[in-house]
Amino acid sequence: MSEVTTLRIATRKSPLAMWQAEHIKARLEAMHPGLVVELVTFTTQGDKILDVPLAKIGGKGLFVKELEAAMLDGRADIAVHSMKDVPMEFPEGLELGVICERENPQDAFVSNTYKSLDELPQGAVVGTSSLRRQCQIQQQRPDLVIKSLRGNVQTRLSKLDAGEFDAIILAAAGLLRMEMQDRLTAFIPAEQSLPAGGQGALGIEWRTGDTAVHELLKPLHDDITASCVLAERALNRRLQGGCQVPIACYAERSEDQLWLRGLVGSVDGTTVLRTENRGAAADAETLGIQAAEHLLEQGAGAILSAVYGHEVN
Ligand SMILES: NCc1[nH]cc(CCC(=O)O)c1CC(=O)O
Repeated sequence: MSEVTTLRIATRKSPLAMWQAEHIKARLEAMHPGLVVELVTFTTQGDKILDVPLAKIGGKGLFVKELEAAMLDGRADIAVHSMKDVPMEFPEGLELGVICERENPQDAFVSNTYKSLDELPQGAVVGTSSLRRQCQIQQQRPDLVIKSLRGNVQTRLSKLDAGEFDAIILAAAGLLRMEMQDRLTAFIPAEQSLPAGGQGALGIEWRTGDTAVHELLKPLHDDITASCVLAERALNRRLQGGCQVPIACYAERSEDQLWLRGLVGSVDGTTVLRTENRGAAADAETLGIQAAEHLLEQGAGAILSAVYGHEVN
């Protein structure tokens, strides 16, 4: 095995992205004495365009393009991603095959006044820029007013604190990773807000064929999380979805069995299609595709076409 002495991680500058890169750096350095891991920071398109809902700027890949360019031309060796933000296809020359153990995958309810979604008064204002969260909240509480909320986790919390919203919804994983659990008012159960595919899991991308780097990363791989995320991403891919569409999916694994739940809904929550599928973890990808097919049979294509502006079948 060729010796790698320095490994460079390409990362965005947001506090969560930095935390995630630092976390992987610490784990790699602990596992491989003598290895030096450096962070190379970037401001991506997604970080620059803050005033437009993500769904309108074609969210997919907006946060990863610059990082991928840096890996391809050798300015960096790996990138650490939140799996829910990672596009389905990788550019020629890059691959992702290491998925780390999942943090809590649930959505979090955050409010300075109310204890839970159910406690919100009629007409309360909830901040989220996720169509998936909007759809599920509106189905249960059509009276709530959803207002767009962009920016990194700290920005979103400061907008809540400034009184712009009665409550906001965030991924629990982001708050937990940054040790802001005191801001987490309540976990929202999957029955109330099914998470996005990949939520709470980190993945690592590197140059195809860079076997020395891959060897260093391998011990970080978690097979249980990987099988769950594989099923979720297969569902998303079949529905041509990314993070910024009203699609939710969440797989849980017990022994060698997967239980996958999926959902597609209209943004206003008036139509919400659900499915679930169970089977062997070894068939994760098939389970995801079958669940997607089942949603399409129920009419998911028409809902998604309206969001994407092109046909899904
Ligand atoms: N879309 C942004 C994003 N990407 C990953 C996380 C949280 C961490 C994770 O899911 O791994 C967040 C923040 C949020 O949705 O509140």
